[in-house]
Amino acid sequence: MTASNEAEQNQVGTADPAAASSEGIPLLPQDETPSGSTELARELRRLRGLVAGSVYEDVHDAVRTVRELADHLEAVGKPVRPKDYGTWGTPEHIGANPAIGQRNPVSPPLEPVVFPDATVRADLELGIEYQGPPGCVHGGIVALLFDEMLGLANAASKSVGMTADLRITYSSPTPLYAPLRFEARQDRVEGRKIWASATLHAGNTLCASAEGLFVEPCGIRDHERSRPIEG
Ligand SMILES: CCCCCCCCCCCCCCCC(=O)SCCNC(=O)CCNC(=O)[C@H](O)C(C)(C)COP(=O)(O)OP(=O)(O)OC[C@H]1O[C@@H](n2cnc3c(N)ncnc32)[C@H](O)[C@@H]1OP(=O)(O)O
Repeated sequence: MTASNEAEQNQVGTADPAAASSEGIPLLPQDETPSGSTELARELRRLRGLVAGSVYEDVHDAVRTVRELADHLEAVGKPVRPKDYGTWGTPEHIGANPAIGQRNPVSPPLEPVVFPDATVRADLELGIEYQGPPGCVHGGIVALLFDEMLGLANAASKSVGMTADLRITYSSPTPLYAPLRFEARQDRVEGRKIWASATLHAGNTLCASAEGLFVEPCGIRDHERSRPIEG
């Protein structure tokens, strides 16, 4: 086995995308939460990859440890319920998001950057916990990430919209453990209707493309549209 094959074999879970995007301006705040929740989610992402991506002889000790941890967090945490979410883009809203949420171990997380023309880009690698076909990213995960990227492209253009129609063309399998690049942009706005489109590439290969229609919810206040995303 070559050194690079060995590294590939030993790779478990999704790579930390922290250093992925070296261009553009981060669209979301990068701050660690003072409470340590961001770090906790990062360690749980590692665990998620290890559990989904390895087989073990005996993990009963680990089960007890994790159960104690869950009992502890349940006892000391203050649940954030959806009804508490006052506005779009607040830390409470974004932190639990399954695609970009820094507090959510399910999220890769995407770390989008925005360019002067309001194009939004995210570079990442996805590990085995996102597998659909053998060695490939699950199509539903691709759809989730497209939906988020389109929503972020709208946010970068100061719009907020609910997904009304999302069309995805899967052109080529999306490989696991390969550098992936999402790019999204808002195409046009007519009244409350917003159109946005996006692509997903692995290297030079187009894996999938997406087109979405978003509808601005009635009653979004004007100041919400141009408010920066807080967390
Ligand atoms: C910048 C500040 C901070 C921002 C911070 C950002 C946070 C960071 C980003 C987070 C990003 C999250 C990205 C995830 C986004 C989701 O996950 S959204 C969840 C999934 N989507 C849903 O649950 C939507 C469910 N559907 C609905 O709620 C309603 O059907 C809708 C979409 C709001 C539309 O309802 P409505 O407001 O009553 O609108 P309605 O009058 O029926 O239609 C308006 C127009 O849209 C058309 N339309 C409506 N639906 C459709 C459709 N399916 N197909 C075609 N046309 C349609 C109508 O024909 C009508 O057209 P016109 O007659 O005006 O030409």
